[in-house]
Amino acid sequence: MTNTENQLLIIFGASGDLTARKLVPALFNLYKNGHLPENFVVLGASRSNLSDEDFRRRVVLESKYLEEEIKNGTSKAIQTFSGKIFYTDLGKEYDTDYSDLAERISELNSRFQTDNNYIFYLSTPPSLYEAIAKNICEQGLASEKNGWKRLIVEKPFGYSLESARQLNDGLHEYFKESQIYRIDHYLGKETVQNLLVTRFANSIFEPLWNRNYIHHVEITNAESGGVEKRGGYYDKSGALRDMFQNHLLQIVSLVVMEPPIGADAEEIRNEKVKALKSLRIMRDDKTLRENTIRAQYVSSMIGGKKVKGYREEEGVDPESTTETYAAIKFFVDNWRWADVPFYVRTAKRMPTKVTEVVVHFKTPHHHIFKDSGMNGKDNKLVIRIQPDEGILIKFGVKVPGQGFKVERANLDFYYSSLAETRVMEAYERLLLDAMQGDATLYARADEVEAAWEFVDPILEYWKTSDSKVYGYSAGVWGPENADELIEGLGMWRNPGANLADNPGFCVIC
Ligand SMILES: NC(=O)C1=CN([C@@H]2O[C@H](COP(=O)(O)OP(=O)(O)OC[C@H]3O[C@@H](n4cnc5c(N)ncnc54)[C@H](OP(=O)(O)O)[C@@H]3O)[C@@H](O)[C@H]2O)C=CC1
Ligand SMILES: O=C1O[C@H](COP(=O)(O)O)[C@@H](O)[C@H](O)[C@H]1O
Repeated sequence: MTNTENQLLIIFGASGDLTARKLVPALFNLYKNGHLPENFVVLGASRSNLSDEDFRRRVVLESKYLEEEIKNGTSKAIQTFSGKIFYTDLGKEYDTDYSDLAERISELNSRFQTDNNYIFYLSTPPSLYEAIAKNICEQGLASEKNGWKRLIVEKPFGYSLESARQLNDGLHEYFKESQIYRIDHYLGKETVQNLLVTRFANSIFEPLWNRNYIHHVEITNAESGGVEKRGGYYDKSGALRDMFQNHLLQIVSLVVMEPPIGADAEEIRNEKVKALKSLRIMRDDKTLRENTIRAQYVSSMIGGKKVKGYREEEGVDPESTTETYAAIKFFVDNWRWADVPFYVRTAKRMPTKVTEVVVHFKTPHHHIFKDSGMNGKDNKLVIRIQPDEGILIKFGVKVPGQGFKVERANLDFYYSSLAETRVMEAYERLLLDAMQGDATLYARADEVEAAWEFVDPILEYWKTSDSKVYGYSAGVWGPENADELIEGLGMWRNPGANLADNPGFCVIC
């Protein structure tokens, strides 16, 4: 059962990786679980010369990303679903006259009664987004006189503050802000959304959620994989643009924000923007040198097997200085967070894949059990975003017996222990929200710009010779000097041992 209105989804760049790997499997799951409206059609559009049948084979019937589904006996569902998929060839360029496309849309709209409700999904290189929006608009396809029209925009949303502003301005020429859905797949993750619930649906955390009780906040996003087949894209991007500017600052905004007055899209996003605007922007070289670290993984041996260094990856410049590791320390200039340091790091080729937020609480104001074995800084709240999604609270308990010996104990909640509710994959959740016109989990223009405002000076500083690029062996927790960033507070919380046989650390340039 669904309350989603009939609609037609048009994907630009449909011959690409994202469509086959994420979008179509997400749509299939929505279909299988009864979330698609009765009348729903997908029209793939790109330059490749494919027929409807070719496209169906590629993204559904012979797709390796639906292999399991096909094997598991859902083939009837697959066949029916594939009947909803169509393709149109745009010709040689995306910046062209879309009258043929408009005709195909109109024909499918009449045939399947999709009520003139259209979602346009931009899944091409971002340099084409504005031209595609313009050409859609020129055919009158952005007009909401008859049926609603929405535009989903894939990341990256700009490469800098200036380019993000240009892109926002460009898209606003053709679509209203309320029609634009900027995707950030981390917002589609249940555990990221759960940050809002943990904070604002409970009364036990929020009274402590401030500078009076919190000592520092640590956020880690580690991936065990390297750049895989995306070396060409990644080399022009780097960890700061690829993960920090968007996904991690979104998480930061949810940790930092004030309670919204309600749970609707504008109320939540207004608070997130305020949170992002309160991040203290680092402007001078000394501050940037002392509070930012970038590094690149170098070749190592793990279990006797050679793992490639970043510069040896396909599509990467052999002399590249692009960072695959970024660690940033910063402060939030507002009443709640004054003087509380935030430590955020993201990297590829770490020992394990993990994303977590760790809130470190302060020592009790008057610590009467000082000699008891607890150092007083052991109260932690760990929000595990992935894997083992859940929440861990670390606290002290008395060791039975005479005296007051204190031992560390855990209260540990695992999402997997909840009822059999199926957890939607991020793209499923986000697509369904856009289909229903809910933009809460999409980034607004001012949010994206506020995030770039914080990141831009770091990127500018990293272009200078004052900024070093360090090297870390693939399979270790980043460069050794990243520990200096968090010095005085112990180490980063590294959930897992280093993997490299001979962990090494160097200065690349
Ligand atoms: N793949 C992923 O995991 C992720 C992707 N994204 C973003 O989603 C979007 C699509 O990603 P993905 O599918 O991987 O990208 P692809 O490189 O696979 O490109 C998608 C399609 O765009 C067209 N295209 C590619 N390069 C050009 C070019 N230089 N000029 C014109 N058209 C081109 C091609 O179609 P044709 O030649 O047939 O027109 C291609 O099939 C990108 O913006 C990417 O940053 C975001 C997060 C993750
Ligand atoms: O957006 C991106 O995210 C992935 C990591 O996503 P996750 O859901 O697996 O944590 C990252 O590998 C990729 O480089 C980046 O573009």
